[in-house]
Amino acid sequence: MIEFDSVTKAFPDGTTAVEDLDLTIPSDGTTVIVGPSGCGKTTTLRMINRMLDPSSGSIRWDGTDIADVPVTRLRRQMGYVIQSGGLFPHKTVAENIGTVPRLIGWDARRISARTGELMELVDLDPALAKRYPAQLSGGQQQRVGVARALAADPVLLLMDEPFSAVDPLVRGDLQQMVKRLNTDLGKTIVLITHDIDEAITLGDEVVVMQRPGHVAQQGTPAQILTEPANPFVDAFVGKDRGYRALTFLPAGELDLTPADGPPPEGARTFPLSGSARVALDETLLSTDGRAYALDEGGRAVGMVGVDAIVAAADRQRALIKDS
Ligand SMILES: Nc1ncnc2c1ncn2[C@@H]1O[C@H](COP(=O)(O)OP(=O)(O)OP(=O)(O)O)[C@@H](O)[C@H]1O
Repeated sequence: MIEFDSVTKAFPDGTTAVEDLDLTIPSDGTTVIVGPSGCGKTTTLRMINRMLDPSSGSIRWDGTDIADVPVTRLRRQMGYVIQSGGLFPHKTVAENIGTVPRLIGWDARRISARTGELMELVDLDPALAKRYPAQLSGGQQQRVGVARALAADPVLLLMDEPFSAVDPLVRGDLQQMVKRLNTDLGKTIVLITHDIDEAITLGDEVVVMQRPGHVAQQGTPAQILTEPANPFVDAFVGKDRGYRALTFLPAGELDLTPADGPPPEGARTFPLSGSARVALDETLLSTDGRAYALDEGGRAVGMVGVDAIVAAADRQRALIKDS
């Protein structure tokens, strides 16, 4: 658990980036800090690994004031990923990934084994190991950035707008990878973004920040969407929050009309294991307002129309409000 206690960060030019911030980041799962440009997200993240130190207040990690931990020891336990990967341009993919293991004195064979393991983990073709960053796509660069951050097996992964420079499809793939890192490796992830959709998709916990660097609301994605704590959060989440709420409604919970066998030719489809939001997108893209749910074998197991999805979203919102 990371606890900010009355943390203020003022820069020498007089800008107060973060003011009197109280924030608790749980050790379990992914916490996404979201907010408009300039609200203090990056400053907050950089105070966690002490790239910046608070002007006043304190930050504790599992009870220890991080100001008392030597910076190198602290950073070894915290991987850091930034926008566009932040890779060393004159080093190969393998050399980039091996940066920290080399610094801490691992031998060449161990570094090479770890590099191979990490490339597999982040779905990078081993053939790319000898390439330079400029010879990779934006999505591949981000995967290398994540592999590098994980090299020495940190407890915590800090990610600063990691996917804002890639196109939406690649972004979706990278988001799935982050989810996997969290569930398979049990890493604590703190990710910042200005994109509320990304926050809802990735966050177990979402912190909406407001200028200058304080918390407007913290809660689950469902809470943020259905019970915005104040007009700022309401406006930030946007008018289409009903639609956004479908992201965390499983498609399997929709009221499906049974179907059996391959979907009709030209029909829009969605995975039964996906979200109701994908189902809604597909029904809207169809010519007849319907889409088919597919099981893992690609067989249609049900059909749904726009009305049924909207009704399900309404039911879910009502449930959350009552709880
Ligand atoms: N080194 C610095 N010196 C002076 N002001 C700074 C410095 N770094 C950041 N700031 C200011 O502090 C405020 C918060 O910046 P920060 O980068 O933390 O915001 P952010 O929410 O991450 O924004 P963005 O989404 O645009 O990256 C901004 O007004 C910014 O201009």
